[in-house]
Amino acid sequence: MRFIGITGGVGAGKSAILAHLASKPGIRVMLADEIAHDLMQPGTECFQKLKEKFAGEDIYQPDGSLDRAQLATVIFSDDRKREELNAIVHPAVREYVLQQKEAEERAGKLFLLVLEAALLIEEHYDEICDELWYIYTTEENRRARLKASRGYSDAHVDRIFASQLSEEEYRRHCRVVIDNNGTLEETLTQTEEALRREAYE
Ligand SMILES: CC(C)(COP(=O)(O)OP(=O)(O)OC[C@H]1O[C@@H](n2cnc3c(N)ncnc32)[C@H](O)[C@@H]1O)[C@@H](O)C(=O)NCCC(=O)NCCS
Ligand SMILES: Nc1ncnc2c1ncn2[C@@H]1O[C@H](COP(=O)(O)OP(=O)(O)OP(=O)(O)O)[C@@H](O)[C@H]1O
Repeated sequence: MRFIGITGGVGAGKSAILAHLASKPGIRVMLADEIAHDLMQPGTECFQKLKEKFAGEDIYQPDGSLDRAQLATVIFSDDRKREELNAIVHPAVREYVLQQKEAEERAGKLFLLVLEAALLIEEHYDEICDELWYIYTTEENRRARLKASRGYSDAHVDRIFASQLSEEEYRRHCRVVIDNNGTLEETLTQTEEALRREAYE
């Protein structure tokens, strides 16, 4: 089993590529943000730590769970708060990912395990992944797509861009680059080519 990490800036189109990979037999896709979400549910250790660190912040829904939109506003407009959240959540995500990797290795049923994470490089997943892939989409295209599909404002897009790595940094760390500036069909063709080229199939 090979273990690859997939990353790229907000709105790069990772979801569609990951959904395609997940639909193929022998491939399992894990999403770091989804794992983080589960690990931050009320009653968990992360939830309790966040409650202490973010005391006074209005980041909860009426049912007591975290309000993602509010949390996003807080962490993308305050570097210190984002770092505090990262320090609480990311070690737990990494531990979970490592456990899953070991379990899948033992089970021996997959030929490919995939992890998607925004902070793959910053969190040194290169240490546990066999290789990293970068989904490249220009800032201009990502901005337009995010405004159209999620109704994000330019200011919100700017804040998230500022919290993520530059194209050069992503390219420096990732061996495979998938260009998602064209149609999704072209992107999925590149994905299939990369799978063949890397001799995964
Ligand atoms: C901040 C949250 C609430 C935003 O959720 P929402 O669905 O509204 O996000 P949105 O679709 O606008 O995408 C935000 C973008 O920022 C990325 N991102 C998420 N968390 C972080 C972070 N801590 N630092 C930098 N980028 C991040 C996402 O992957 C995505 O690319 C959510 O991503 C979250 O709970 N983040 C904390 C957990 C985390 O660190 N997840 C990423 C694990 S690598
Ligand atoms: N090749 C494409 N052409 C046009 N639109 C696209 C293309 N790829 C993705 N999109 C659209 O761009 C938007 C952002 O894509 P997506 O949600 O997959 O990004 P993401 O990288 O998963 O984002 P995040 O970083 O928030 O997880 C979506 O509305 C998606 O439908």
